[in-house]
Amino acid sequence: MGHSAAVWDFRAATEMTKDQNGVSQVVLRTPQGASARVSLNGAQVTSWRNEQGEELLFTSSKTTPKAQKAARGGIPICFPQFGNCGSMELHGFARNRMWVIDENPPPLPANDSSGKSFVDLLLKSSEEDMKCWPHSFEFRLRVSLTTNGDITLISRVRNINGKPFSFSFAYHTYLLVSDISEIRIEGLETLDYLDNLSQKERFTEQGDAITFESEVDRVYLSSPNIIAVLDHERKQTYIIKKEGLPDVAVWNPWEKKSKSMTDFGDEEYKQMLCVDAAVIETPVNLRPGEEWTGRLQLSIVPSSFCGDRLGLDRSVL
Ligand SMILES: O=P(O)(O)OC[C@H]1O[C@H](O)[C@H](O)[C@@H](O)[C@@H]1O
Repeated sequence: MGHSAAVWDFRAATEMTKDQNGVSQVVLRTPQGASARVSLNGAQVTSWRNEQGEELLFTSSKTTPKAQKAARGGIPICFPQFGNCGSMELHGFARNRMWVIDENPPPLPANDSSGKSFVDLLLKSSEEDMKCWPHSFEFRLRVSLTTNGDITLISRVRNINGKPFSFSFAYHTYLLVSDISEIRIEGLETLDYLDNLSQKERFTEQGDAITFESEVDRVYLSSPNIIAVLDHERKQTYIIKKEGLPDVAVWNPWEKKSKSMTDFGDEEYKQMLCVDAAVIETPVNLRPGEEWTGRLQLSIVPSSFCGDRLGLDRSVL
């Protein structure tokens, strides 16, 4: 018999520690042994493990995370800009800032608050950031683990400015895979995408599931709210469910680019794939007092039953 939410103290399953660089991090655990780590540096999820203790997110062995520099791996938050689509530093400043624990977050819908181990983090506009992005905001992130080990990230961005502002956003999710050439993404076929390797030119994906045999850096547009990443060798499938996040960025640097990145091993591209739930093509526009919510849920299931599950879930989402 498993533990029920009624007898499991979820708050007690949330522990504050320091990582090897002395940065505070929050460890979330489920009664069955799944866990996640969230660094206050960038509010970055740096680890997500299943009930067997196996890591499910990629982190480079060469990364040296420090203040003002996100780790190469996990789930960095790209805000208020994705990539280089504006004038800011690549992927915006949020991933490079120290966030604080949000002791008193405004309530979330019941579905997002019960029966889970979770943490709430907060980033507010600083004077320094106002110089490059002159807008007052509050960014609240809840990271939670459900009893069955799914990880959920809920971002809420509120405009506390007198004027409207717009932003792009991504959960830059580094999935850990057995071998990139064995990976298939389902859910993006037939969609239009912008190709960052061809000056953001627009193409249409042809027919089949997406596979990998060279560098890929694309933004798929207006995608379904459920995507599957099938790892043939591990016989496991990541299910990515998203809300408020119409686009999906897909990135693998492949051999040549890997060699040019100082915080990434030459061969590590074989073990990772970024599949980012995002808002990129049409930025979010918030009027004063308005709030935007973007929700990501990651699960891992045996590949054998994912086809049916996908079909089912797609019809409800
Ligand atoms: O090196 P980073 O700033 O973490 O960005 C890593 C990658 O992120 C995204 O996927 C972009 O589309 C890529 O162009 C970029 O190279």
